[in-house]
Amino acid sequence: MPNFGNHVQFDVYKTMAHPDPDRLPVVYEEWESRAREVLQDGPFYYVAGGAGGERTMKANLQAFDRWKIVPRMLQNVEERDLSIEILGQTFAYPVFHAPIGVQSIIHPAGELASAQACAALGVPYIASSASTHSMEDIARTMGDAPRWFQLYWSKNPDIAASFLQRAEASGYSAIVVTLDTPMMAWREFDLKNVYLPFLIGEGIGNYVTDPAFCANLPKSPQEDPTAAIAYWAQIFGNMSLTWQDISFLREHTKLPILLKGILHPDDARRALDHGVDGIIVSNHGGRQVDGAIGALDALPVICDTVSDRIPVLMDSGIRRGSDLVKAIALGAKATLIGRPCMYGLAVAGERGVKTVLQHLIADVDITMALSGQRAVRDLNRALLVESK
Ligand SMILES: Cc1cc2nc3c(=O)[nH]c(=O)nc-3n(C[C@H](O)[C@H](O)[C@H](O)COP(=O)(O)O)c2cc1C
Ligand SMILES: CCCCCCC(=O)C(=O)O
Repeated sequence: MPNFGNHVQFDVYKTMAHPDPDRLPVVYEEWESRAREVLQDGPFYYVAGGAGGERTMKANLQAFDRWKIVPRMLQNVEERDLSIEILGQTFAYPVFHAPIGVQSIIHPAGELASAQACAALGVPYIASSASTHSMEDIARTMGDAPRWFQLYWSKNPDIAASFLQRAEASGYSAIVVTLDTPMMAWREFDLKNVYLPFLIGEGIGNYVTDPAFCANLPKSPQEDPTAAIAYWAQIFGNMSLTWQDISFLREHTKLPILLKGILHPDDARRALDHGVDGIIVSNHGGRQVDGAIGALDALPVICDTVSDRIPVLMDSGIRRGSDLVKAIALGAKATLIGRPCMYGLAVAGERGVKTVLQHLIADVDITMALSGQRAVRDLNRALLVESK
């Protein structure tokens, strides 16, 4: 098994030995503050902000702080293996790029830059339904690199079915269905800044290239962009969905289906009952329900409920390698990285996203080594204690 981790660590240190004027940040908080400098208030707070008083955003970070790693010594950690297997696919690292829409508000190359950075590293990219670029263009830019597609389940079933069909046709190998965002939350910064990117036509690129979407417009989106935006706002989400509707997804795709936004063990049980292939424990980075449970707090009981029958992934609050190690030790098979990649994109486009991910992977590798852990797949709760 190749030791990807050691190569990454070596590369990162080599880069740092030769500082240049374009040297990128290492510290997470510096990525965020550099992004703050380059973005206008509207886009910056759209990315950085959360729902309401941002209590869930804070809970996400606090949950990671409560768990402590108890390193083990004399474990021969000279060779380390960060690879994982999910749904029959092997990935080099337990790291996915989270689905993130509207990346054109952050960088002109948007999702294409992020997807290319992921392809270069072998990090799977999850393309959002709300991407600025079409899912076909994102797929084209990635060649054979691993990619999944995230579905925002439209109120118009023809559009949902069309998205699933397009994803399958363009080489995405799993569908992530996001359940926690059938509508926009109460996001105070966006309301204060009067900034909602979709209403100025950002982030609907994947819709306006969809035949089922366009079939409902009086004129083409180029001729009448206002009508396209208005129709998008009508059909984006579906508040009436129930567990019975999961069968619709099965009828329209052969790809594995993962549900994103699961926080309650009973919902994990229902996901199992409805035969889904995986779940993603997530509170959408604290962007939806202010006051919701921290995602890491929800993880252990969900993993106990699922008991390895399907893979459990997680996101919301991963900022550093040790966060990722904790999430895996608590039962996640892999983690999704959100805002850190977006700050990388804002600061330095494709190179920024690549650097953020490389640093994170190197940090995971080093944290594993110094904690006496050889393989990501062997991490377990014995590595951690919870401090109250
Ligand atoms: C600007 C932005 C846009 C997002 N867009 C989507 C999206 O289109 N689909 C989705 O499922 N999640 C979306 N998310 C949520 C992420 O997939 C992920 O759950 C979240 O970023 C994790 O929290 P963290 O970034 O604080 O770690 C978005 C998050 C951000 C910050
Ligand atoms: C109407 C809601 C669109 C949200 C799409 C992007 C997203 O998920 C986010 O958190 O922002």
